[in-house]
Amino acid sequence: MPMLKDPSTKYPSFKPLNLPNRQWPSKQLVKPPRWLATDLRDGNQSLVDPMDGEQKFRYFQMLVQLGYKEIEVSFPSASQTDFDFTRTLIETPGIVPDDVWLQVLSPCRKDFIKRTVESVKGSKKAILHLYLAASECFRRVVFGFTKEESLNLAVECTKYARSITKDDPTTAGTEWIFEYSPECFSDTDPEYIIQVCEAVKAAWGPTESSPIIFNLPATVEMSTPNVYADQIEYFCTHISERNKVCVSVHPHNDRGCAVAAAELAQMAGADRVEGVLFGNGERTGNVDLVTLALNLYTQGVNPHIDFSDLTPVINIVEECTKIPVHHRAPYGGQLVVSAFSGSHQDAIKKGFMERNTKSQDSDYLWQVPYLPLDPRDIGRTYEAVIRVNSQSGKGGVAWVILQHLELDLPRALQQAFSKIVQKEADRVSRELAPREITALFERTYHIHENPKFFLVDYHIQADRSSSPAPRGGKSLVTRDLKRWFDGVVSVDGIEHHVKGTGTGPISSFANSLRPLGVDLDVVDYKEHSIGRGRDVKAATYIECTAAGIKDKVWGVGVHEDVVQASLLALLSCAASFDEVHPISSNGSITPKRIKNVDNITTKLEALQAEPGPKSGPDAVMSLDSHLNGHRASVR
Ligand SMILES: CC(=O)SCCNC(=O)CCNC(=O)[C@H](O)C(C)(C)COP(=O)(O)OP(=O)(O)OC[C@H]1O[C@@H](n2cnc3c(N)ncnc32)[C@H](O)[C@@H]1OP(=O)(O)O
Ligand SMILES: CC(C)C(=O)C(=O)O
Repeated sequence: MPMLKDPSTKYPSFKPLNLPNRQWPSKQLVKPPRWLATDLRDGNQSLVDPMDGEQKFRYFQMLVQLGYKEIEVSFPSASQTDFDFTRTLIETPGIVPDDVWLQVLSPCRKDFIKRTVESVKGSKKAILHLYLAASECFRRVVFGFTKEESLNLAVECTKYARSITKDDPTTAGTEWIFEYSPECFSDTDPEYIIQVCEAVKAAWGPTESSPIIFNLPATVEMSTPNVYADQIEYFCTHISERNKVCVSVHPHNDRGCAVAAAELAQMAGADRVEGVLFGNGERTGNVDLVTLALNLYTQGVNPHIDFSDLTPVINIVEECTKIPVHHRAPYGGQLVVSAFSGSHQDAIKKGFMERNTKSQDSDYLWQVPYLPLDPRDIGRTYEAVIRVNSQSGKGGVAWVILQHLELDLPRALQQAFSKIVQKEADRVSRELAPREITALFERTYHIHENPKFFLVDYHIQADRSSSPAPRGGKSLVTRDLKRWFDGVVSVDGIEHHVKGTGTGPISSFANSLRPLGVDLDVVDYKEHSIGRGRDVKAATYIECTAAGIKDKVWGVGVHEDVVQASLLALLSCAASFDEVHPISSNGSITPKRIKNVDNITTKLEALQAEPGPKSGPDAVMSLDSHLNGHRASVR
């Protein structure tokens, strides 16, 4: 049968509770609830292969480490594995901390209750949890019970449980809490729920210091979360001796609203939440405890559960349940702190930049676009935040280069390289890993190896004759001196002695290359340092045009010596031009410019004939003054 045209003939809408004076909508969550982790019971009972004792043991230790103080460890009457596991916990010294409660579940059957109590004998703190369905549907379909029969069984089992626990002197070493779950609470007449719980409460006899837990499950989620919140508020305001009652919720996720239901239920008065890490559990699962805790955290409330290192938690959960955590699961999903799309990456990168410049204070309020949580708080690195595929833009690519090579690319270079990356991502039709992007960058800009040019040796001098020293001892740096470059450049393995002058080191080097047929004009220049202290390096970015060629290219140079970084950047440009417009060893791409070089060479030779500074402070400029020279020379 296809889907019905009128589904209301099969699926009547849920009749909400009439609660006109509800208070919960104006409440806020300002503290964490009492948490109960039922991974080893409700989570376990829904697995294809339930956990063995060893897996349960490992999982239990992780829950304790995370900070859970109430852990439902088993359904001991169901299987020997569960019974034995519970015994192992109790009998292994040092495994259950003194402040941790072991919770065990039993149906309302005396033989099962007896066995369940036996399983926790000797424990310091135990929560005995009984359940019995209360809804009309379950009473009719599953049990064939009237309301009264169902209530009577609940009371009878509670009295029996009491007689073999807190009323039994042989169990005096155990501190007992009793929990009762009217199963299918959210599908049950609320007045009847109150009736049953009042009767159970009277049978158990809670005190203010040892309250009874009424766990009110959305066994199957059937309505919008606001309806569940109304039901919880109704219970909280109608149950007597509220101070002797802990109201617990146990939302399932059939409609995908379990997290919202748990949060609204707390606003409605619930004190405690039962759930499972990453929401494993029957059908669509239990409420996800990771999401609940981190939702509180990102609202400034400490959940008292420590997810500082979420990855090992995910690993253990996946290994024990054989269910992978969805890549888009809130907080834990592998992809939830990653952005592939260009505009997201750009915004995230800007958010990080602002954060870096504004404050280093750890209490600086988190405001990074698209990231509700600082990935580092849950043990994730910023590296994984930005990932690159064909949907990515320059911001994302620049981020990867910054993170992995510490190169802060100028905007125009970002644009140029991003096109290359996009082409490559399109070509391979998949994400490019950071190491692929950095390799592509290093190859494109000849960072480690220039395929054609090699700077063998060089010497740059200031030409004092180009600007006479003013009287009155003005410093050399302020004089507008030309530089002359004299060096050896290898082209395709053949060494050439080159010379040139210019207004700075870059232009003098550029001019020296012209006789080799390399005629470059610098149109943009940027530089920055990498690292600090003794290991500091310089990164230089130069954009050039070549005479007769329309395209501009970027060159990148990285070196401990700031001047050499610039020279390498220029050779990086030269090699890029050569890749598109090969330069022959004796040919030229611009005969016109070669003429200029003749002039330069003539002038250089004339300069060399003059007695000029060959060494000493006048001859070798400081790095800073070299840089000043660069900047002055860049158009
Ligand atoms: C909402 C929840 O998650 S509740 C927890 C559910 N978890 C589990 O069921 C896991 C462990 N369960 C088991 O191992 C088994 O079902 C057992 C051991 C509890 C019972 O096994 P069996 O005796 O073979 O019964 P079976 O599983 O076939 O059916 C359940 C029986 O318990 C009854 N029952 C169901 N819930 C309850 C309850 N809360 N209290 C008393 N009896 C109940 C059913 O009516 C049915 O009785 P029937 O056989 O007279 O018709
Ligand atoms: C035993 C109860 C709490 C339960 O698991 C449910 O109703 O989902």
